[in-house]
Amino acid sequence: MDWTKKRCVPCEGGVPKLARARAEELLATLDGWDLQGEKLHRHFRFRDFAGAMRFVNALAALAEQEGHHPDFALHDWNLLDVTTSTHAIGGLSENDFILAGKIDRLPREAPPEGR
Ligand SMILES: C[C@H](O)[C@H](O)[C@H]1CNC2=NC(N)=NC(=O)C2=N1
Repeated sequence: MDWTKKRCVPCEGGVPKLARARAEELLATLDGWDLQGEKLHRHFRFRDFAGAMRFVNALAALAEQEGHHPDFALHDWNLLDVTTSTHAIGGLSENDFILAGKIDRLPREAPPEGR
């Protein structure tokens, strides 16, 4: 599945959330994400705080473009946890997989090997 060819659609509720089995199927199309309840989650480590912040700013621009917004926590100066779910339906929708797939392609300044 090439999520970069899709766009998030405005979601104000009224659509069913993805069933767990379907979410697990779609999870296999992503890189490094896991399911936490009805949310997608991925952990990132960066070379330094500045690199983490550049990624967070790129993440924010992507979310604005897609009109679909993740939750994130930057902690311990270079660690970032990103989660996404579709708040309007209280669970996962295809929007979350599109966003996650596009997040996977954002440039990342990873730490030197072994750190
Ligand atoms: C109209 C627009 O699609 C909605 O307000 C969007 C905005 N961003 C959103 N982001 C997320 N994660 N869930 C939503 O339900 C959501 N709704």
